[in-house]
Amino acid sequence: MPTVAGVDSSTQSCKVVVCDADTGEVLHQGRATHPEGTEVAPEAWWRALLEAGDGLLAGVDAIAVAGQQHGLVALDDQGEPVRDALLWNDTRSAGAAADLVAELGGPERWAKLRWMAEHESVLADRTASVLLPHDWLTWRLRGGPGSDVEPVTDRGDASGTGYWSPAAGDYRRDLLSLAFGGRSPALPRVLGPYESAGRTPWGALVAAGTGDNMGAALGLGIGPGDVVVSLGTSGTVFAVTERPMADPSGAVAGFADATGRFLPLVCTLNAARVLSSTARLIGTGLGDIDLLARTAEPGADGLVFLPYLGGERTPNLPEATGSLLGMRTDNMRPPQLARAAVEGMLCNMAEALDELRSRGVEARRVLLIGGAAKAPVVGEIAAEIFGTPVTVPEPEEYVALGAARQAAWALAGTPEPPSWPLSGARLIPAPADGAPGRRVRAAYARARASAHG
Ligand SMILES: Nc1ncnc2c1ncn2[C@@H]1O[C@H](COP(=O)(O)OP(=O)(O)O)[C@@H](O)[C@H]1O
Ligand SMILES: O=C(CO)[C@@H](O)[C@H](O)COP(=O)(O)O
Repeated sequence: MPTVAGVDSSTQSCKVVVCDADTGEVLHQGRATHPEGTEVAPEAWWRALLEAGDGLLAGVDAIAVAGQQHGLVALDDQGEPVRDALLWNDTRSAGAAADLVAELGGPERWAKLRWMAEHESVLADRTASVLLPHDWLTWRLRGGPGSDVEPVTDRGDASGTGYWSPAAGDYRRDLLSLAFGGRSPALPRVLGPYESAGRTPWGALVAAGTGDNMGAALGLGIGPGDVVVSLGTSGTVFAVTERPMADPSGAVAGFADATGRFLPLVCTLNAARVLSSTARLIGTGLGDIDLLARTAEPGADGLVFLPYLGGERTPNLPEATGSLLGMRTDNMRPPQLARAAVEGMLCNMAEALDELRSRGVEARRVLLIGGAAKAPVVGEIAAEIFGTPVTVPEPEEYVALGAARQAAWALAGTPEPPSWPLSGARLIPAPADGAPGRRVRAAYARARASAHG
């Protein structure tokens, strides 16, 4: 039986799954944490991958890495990082993003290069090549610095750079050079969906890998009418479409997916950590957030939590902080606070879902995944606030599963990925009376307008 490994190198941790290549059955899993912060030494991701995959990777026939998107890995001419990687949630480049919008008429993701060119020009001069986190790990798996292997990427993760066009299927080196002060670093070759990147030193085939959201889409096997709401460190809402989407407002990123199609996506900076920070504030565990939130009524007796704890990307409020509004002596209690945190996180996601829908993406089925979806109450409140039925697939590492499925696809070399059935799912109907959910959203919108205009 051939086996394949999928790696999810995400913001907070690295997860590894080993699957039966034919059926997708998960045979083994491992996990290791990443350092905190919005700058990370790429070597820390490698150490976490080795720890999470300890004893699991040696025998697999193929492997692929899905990674957090948009991280800037700048390498010198020896292949060594010139600085720690700047991550997707580092808001220092917000000013650079605004400048690029003004210069180019469209918001884009390559602002980290501009930030580096302006603030660290000596390091920018030393930068010979630029990779994304998953590209760097894929390269490392094949030998990395000191070897003669060529770095590669895939169209999904490349589409999050801003200098690779999903519509044209090619790099925009003019935009790269414009963002990077006229410099033109080398870029990884973009592989096709089931193309092989080469082999590990121990002989496993290495697939192209992809961005974590593209990985989740492949792991879930979503189709037309499906919209995924992922509640990890980031909150993302995305769908797979046959045609590329371009949104000049910048709210919806017109990414490519890992199968040759497209992945319009809205990203927020604040999801699962809203709940873990609230648990810390109350002085309780994550499990208690679930119990507490259940004991409060919809609307948390008037308490409204604006969840912009890490600044925010959608809505575009990079300097924002979180706020708690509507506090009174009778609602300053743990159940109301827990409920307001869950509602605030989900109202932010509901606004992201609206952004996608307003551009013609149909949401016949909403699937809820990511760390915070493990709390059962989150699915129930999501159905209220989204006003739609919500499907919560059995908790699995869908990003890592998607990477494993890509590895199985590259191993098979067939035009379509192997069909891996989705394990069970909980279907939560929309409540018969939608009024409470609508009231929660209206109170949230009023609070946002009063705090942020
Ligand atoms: N049962 C739970 N209830 C609520 N949040 C949870 C639960 N289990 C894990 N989480 C949260 O999920 C987050 C990790 O989710 P994950 O999707 O793995 O994130 P990432 O992919 O960004 O690293 C952590 O912030 C953790 O606190
Ligand atoms: O920036 C984006 C998507 O555009 C984020 O979704 C990152 O890809 C990080 O994902 P998680 O680690 O939170 O899953």
